Amino acid sequence: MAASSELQSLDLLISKNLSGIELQEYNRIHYGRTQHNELSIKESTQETAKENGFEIASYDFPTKKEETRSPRIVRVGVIQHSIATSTDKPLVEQRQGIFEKIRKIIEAAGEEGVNVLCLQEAWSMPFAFCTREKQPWCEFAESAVNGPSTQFLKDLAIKYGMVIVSPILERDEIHGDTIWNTAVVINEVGKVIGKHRKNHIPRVGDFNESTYYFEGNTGHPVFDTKYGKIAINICYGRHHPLNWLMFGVNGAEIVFNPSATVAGLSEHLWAVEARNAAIANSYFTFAINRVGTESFPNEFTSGDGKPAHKEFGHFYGSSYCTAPDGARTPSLSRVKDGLLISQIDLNLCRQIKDKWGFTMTQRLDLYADSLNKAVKHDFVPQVVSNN
Ligand SMILES: NC(=O)NCCC(=O)O
Repeated sequence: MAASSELQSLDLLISKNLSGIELQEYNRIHYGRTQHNELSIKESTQETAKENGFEIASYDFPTKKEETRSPRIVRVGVIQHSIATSTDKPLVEQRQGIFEKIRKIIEAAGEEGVNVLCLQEAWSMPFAFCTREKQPWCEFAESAVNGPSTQFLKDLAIKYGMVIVSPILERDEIHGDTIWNTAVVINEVGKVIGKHRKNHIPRVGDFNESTYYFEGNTGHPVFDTKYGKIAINICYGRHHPLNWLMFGVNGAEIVFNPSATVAGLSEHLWAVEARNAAIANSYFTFAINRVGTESFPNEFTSGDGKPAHKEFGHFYGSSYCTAPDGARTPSLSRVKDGLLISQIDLNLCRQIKDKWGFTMTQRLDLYADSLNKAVKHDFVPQVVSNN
């Protein structure tokens, strides 16, 4: 058996080892459909992917035609990637290296007609928060409006008429140079239409992010774009069902989950959480994780008894998409950069709401009332005594 950082993907393992009716049954039960409905990818794009060492996969989610509404077909892309240079290189060189590798993948997305694209959490830097060092890592923080990442992506958004979601380390110069973990939404004409700041900050393992930024102050915004109502639940927020819920309450049709998480910690949760959110909230979800093992110049510890180390662990990629009916794509690779494209019809969100009635039956009033009580300092849990 391959070691954790070598196994390509669970999906590949299954498809290689099952066949015929067994594979069909596996697909039906696990993925929610017997076929993956792969879409063809232009030869030139496949060539680009091969030359630049990234995977590309594209899937369709065929949806029933309605009598009174036209289909709202959208191509959604997500990118997972490793860093481009070692973390002891000058910071600008590190960032530029990432820009150059990402440019190729975004161009491939553009060539394949992607309308909305989301990158991984803190995509333009190594995930250095494990170190707890302020220098040089805080210097990666940049303006959401006109920092280097936004400037770089604006041009590509305009070139391909694409909405791009760019999760970065944000520097808010107006409010005391504070730092945030932020997703910036750039529209198809290159305008920043808004941003969302990560609501839930991890305090687990080497994820020492609370040294750098606080819980976000932007609520649960849904961005009404040309290609649908989109929202972003950044990484650790995926463990919080109410965080997912609120994006749904605000009308999201697509929720991205740009992440950075490692094999030892969360891999057994990965396929569950974003998928469950799609089902519970009748919207599409896209879970995106970075790839590779990042090593830092100085040793660090995280108060968990592990010896001092320089490596974060294996970021296992495995980005995937789930539809509101719970059907999902196979994952991208655990070890390779990749572009995942899903062709979706946003009408499916309402079709599933009508079928299952999850939004109609969710009893927000009941929970609002109970939660209101639970947050009071003199709250008494509703427990019925056995005596
Ligand atoms: N980036 C981040 O929030 N990671 C936390 C670990 C996890 O949620 O799996």
